[in-house]
Amino acid sequence: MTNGVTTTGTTTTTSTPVTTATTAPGATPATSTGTGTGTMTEDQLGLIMQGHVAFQALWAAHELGVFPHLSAHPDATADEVAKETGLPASSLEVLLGALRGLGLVEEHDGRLRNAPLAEEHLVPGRPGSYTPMLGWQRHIVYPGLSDFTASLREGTSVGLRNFPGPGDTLYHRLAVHPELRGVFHEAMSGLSALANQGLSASGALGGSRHVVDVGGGDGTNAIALASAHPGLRVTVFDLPSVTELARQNIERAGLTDRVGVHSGDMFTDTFPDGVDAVLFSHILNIFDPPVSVTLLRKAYDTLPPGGKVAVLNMMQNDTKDGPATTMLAAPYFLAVASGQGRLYSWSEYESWIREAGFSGYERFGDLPFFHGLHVGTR
Ligand SMILES: C[S@@+](CC[C@H](N)C(=O)[O-])C[C@H]1O[C@@H](n2cnc3c(N)ncnc32)[C@H](O)[C@@H]1O
Repeated sequence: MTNGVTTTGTTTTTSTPVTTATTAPGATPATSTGTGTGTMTEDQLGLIMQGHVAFQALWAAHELGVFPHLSAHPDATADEVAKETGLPASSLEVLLGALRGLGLVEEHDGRLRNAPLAEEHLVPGRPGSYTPMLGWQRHIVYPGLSDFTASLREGTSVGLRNFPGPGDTLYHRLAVHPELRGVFHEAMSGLSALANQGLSASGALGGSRHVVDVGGGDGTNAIALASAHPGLRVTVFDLPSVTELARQNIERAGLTDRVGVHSGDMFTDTFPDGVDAVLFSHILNIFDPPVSVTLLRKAYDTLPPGGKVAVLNMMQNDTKDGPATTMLAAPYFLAVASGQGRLYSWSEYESWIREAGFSGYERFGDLPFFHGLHVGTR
């Protein structure tokens, strides 16, 4: 893994690959999607129109265990897959047609196998698997996004009506939807597991004594950080319905001596005393820019001189047209999660960290699944 661009103070230094501070290292250039360049094919346009069908085909294959079966039995015949999934032959033909059309499954001489990317990312339980995120798309993003136009018009999360309960955000409502809470945190844990190896490998928080992981969820990042840095203490700060989940995971990981939980609201409660680093992982994208700056200022006020703030997120490039995976993650925050927020660009995060008062600044690119890491030093 490369660390891409490093910017400290006002000086920008680069390590390989050479890039500029306005380009997300490792991010897929917008042109590679074919969008906005006049190179889109009719088939790509049709794929966008039927994007919901594409997802349902992916979801059905996941539910029916097609990818793990083909992984364990490459070169299976359609009859064998029909038997394994319990589908009538004609139904399987429909599903396989969709999967082959999407390039997820390949057929050679009547034998089926996962395409390389499906083999790498769609087999559950494998490091690098995207499958933990599928249930969240199916059960939360999908129903919520049916209200996207209304959310755009009203400038708020109309899609939240699909998840009745107390509070104005999905996170508060999940307190009364335990099954969906499990689905949500499985997804976040899966997404974080893809990216947090980059956080640990960067060494950005390796010299810290005690990190508070604000909105730390089920503890996935705290556990990874504490495992990578044996001298480090980490406290997961989250809503009460979530810290219990983190507590159980920390116990299972055997890290209760160094990783703890702290229940609270990140806006109304103070961060724990004595920390010398604050982590915001997949947090600042939930809110509008002034709110993000407020949270960064709160981190600044909590930290001693030399203390660090780390921001881990999927990154938008500075021209705000890609990568498509990041751009398509943003509508969910408006329509469902919080009624605000976006997947922001490299320069936006940098400017907020500086605006909050941090004098040192570094960025780390080339993190998996379109992620980047920003580190400010007080
Ligand atoms: C998108 S998840 C990120 C989870 C984790 N940081 C990660 O990267 O996997 C957002 C987290 O923020 C928490 N959260 C949302 N609003 C909060 C608030 N007002 N106070 C504390 N935690 C909050 C949610 O419960 C959830 O765990």
